[in-house]
Amino acid sequence: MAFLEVNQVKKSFGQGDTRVEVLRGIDLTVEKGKLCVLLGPSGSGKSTLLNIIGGIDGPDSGSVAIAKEKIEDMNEKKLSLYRRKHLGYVFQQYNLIANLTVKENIEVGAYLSDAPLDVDELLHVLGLWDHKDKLPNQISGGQQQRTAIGRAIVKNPDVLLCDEPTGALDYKTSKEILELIEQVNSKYQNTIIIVTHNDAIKHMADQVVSLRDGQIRSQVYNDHKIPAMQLEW
Ligand SMILES: Nc1ncnc2c1ncn2[C@@H]1O[C@H](COP(=O)(O)OP(=O)(O)OP(=O)(O)O)[C@@H](O)[C@H]1O
Repeated sequence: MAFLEVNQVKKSFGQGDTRVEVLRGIDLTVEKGKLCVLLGPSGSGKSTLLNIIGGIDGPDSGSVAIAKEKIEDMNEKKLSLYRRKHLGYVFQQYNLIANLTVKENIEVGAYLSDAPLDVDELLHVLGLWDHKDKLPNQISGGQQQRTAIGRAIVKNPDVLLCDEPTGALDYKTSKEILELIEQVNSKYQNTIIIVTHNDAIKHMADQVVSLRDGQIRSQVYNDHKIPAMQLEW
């Protein structure tokens, strides 16, 4: 049975003449531990779908369930617990807390979990051990994104949602971050969804979903994934 299930999700913004139908009946299932890439032109609804899966925004109709728990059945308190228990978020902007060190930023994520990963071990996995006592403005963009990934995965979420995780990074650093995401996926077996404009990223995914005008235009399952290290664009 699918771990993440999206059923007939619809979403519009605005009223009357300015109403835009952003998602027009999305059906999507992702199995546990798989890496799914969501592609599509600007405005096709990728971030909106990610926010609905993440319980940040609600659908107008349709349903989302993770491990059989349906979001629409939850009140605000349950939803907040659901986000805490199941989800980690990584954005293009790292959103780190400026006056906390790398380690403390990651501990913020650990604090939200009943069963967090070991922070020191994770700092090694992230390649941040030597930078753990620095503030965000004392490290590079790639290291800041590593910290943000650490903060998201330290609570060992079932689902990691990444919205343009390499959008602000140069080529070499982007590949390092994709390698890290790949490593996290195989080490911790989280289900990962990456929203991106970068077509090359699809080659490292188990499942590639292309959106256009709020609908799924195509869906492909890769039998032969290419390691992030070998991607080129
Ligand atoms: N809160 C909102 N209020 C009004 N319109 C919105 C809102 N959020 C998104 N939209 C509109 O919904 C459409 C889809 O936006 P969305 O961000 O989901 O697309 P996207 O595929 O992620 O685009 P991009 O690749 O540019 O990030 C856009 O036309 C956007 O203007």
